Amino acid sequence: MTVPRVRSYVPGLDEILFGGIPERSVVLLSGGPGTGKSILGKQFLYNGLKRGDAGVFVALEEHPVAVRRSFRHFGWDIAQYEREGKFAIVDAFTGGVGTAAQRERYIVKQVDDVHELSDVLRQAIRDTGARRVVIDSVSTLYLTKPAVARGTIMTLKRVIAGLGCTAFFVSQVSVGERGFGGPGVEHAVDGIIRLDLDEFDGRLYRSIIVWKMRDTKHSMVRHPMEIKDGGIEIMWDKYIKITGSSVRIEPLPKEEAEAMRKAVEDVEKQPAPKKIEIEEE
Ligand SMILES: Nc1ncnc2c1ncn2[C@@H]1O[C@H](COP(=O)(O)OP(=O)(O)OP(=O)(O)O)[C@@H](O)[C@H]1O
Repeated sequence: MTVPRVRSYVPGLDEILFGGIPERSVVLLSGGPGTGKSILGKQFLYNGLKRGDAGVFVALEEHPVAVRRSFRHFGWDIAQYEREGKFAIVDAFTGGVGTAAQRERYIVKQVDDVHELSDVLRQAIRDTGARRVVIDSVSTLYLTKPAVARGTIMTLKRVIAGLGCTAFFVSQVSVGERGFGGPGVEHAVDGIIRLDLDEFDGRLYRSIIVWKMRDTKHSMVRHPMEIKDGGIEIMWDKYIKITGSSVRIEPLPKEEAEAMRKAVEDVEKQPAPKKIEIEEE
């Protein structure tokens, strides 16, 4: 059966997912500091906006002003989409204090109240007609209370998937940590994409690996990744192996690369799926 997919249009990402993210998935973008999680989330949203998919960015880690600046840093002009009502930032950072209170349309005052957050998010999704959502980062929501992590993720997932959206949840882990954000979270989400930075011989290497993605086959190897002035690029037809004594970047076997390329080509030929709301209040 063909699964309807949302193309990320991030170079190389759709290939390693055999065509894109299964629609209505909530995907954890997990990784240590500076690994590119926020950039990947913003690129996913901007690429959607350019192709007619409205989007919502929930800012928990940065001031909305800084969020807009970091989109601009990569040449991703979100201002026109905000003006047209196709893109919204939910300010869950300032608590509605200061100038943000006058300027921002979507404000969450109590960040530890997941019901307030989901109400504001639902409104932003409905107003914009969003198909893509990024929450940066979900870790902030349960940093001090890991016991509520799973419940928080499930509440947000119900709103997002119910309104027909596909989402990236940014999850912060510490340097060297092998997990992705805690067991409650890792099993609740539909997919996990892990971003890494490894130091070898005085140089940092970026890489990305898809750990899980329900309803699709995906690449099972670690791919080299770069962040450039235009955003993230994944070398989908290469894999990287970092051991204690070497870094090797090798081409993927021809037939594996060909299968990924063909999967993207097939998705490209399918008509874009329609957005259907199924949420019951
Ligand atoms: N124009 C650019 N060219 C190359 N690399 C860049 C550029 N702009 C930013 N970077 C890299 O991106 C990194 C930041 O990426 P990002 O904000 O997505 O990290 P993150 O994984 O969200 O980290 P954190 O959890 O600490 O917020 C910077 O540390 C820098 O290495």
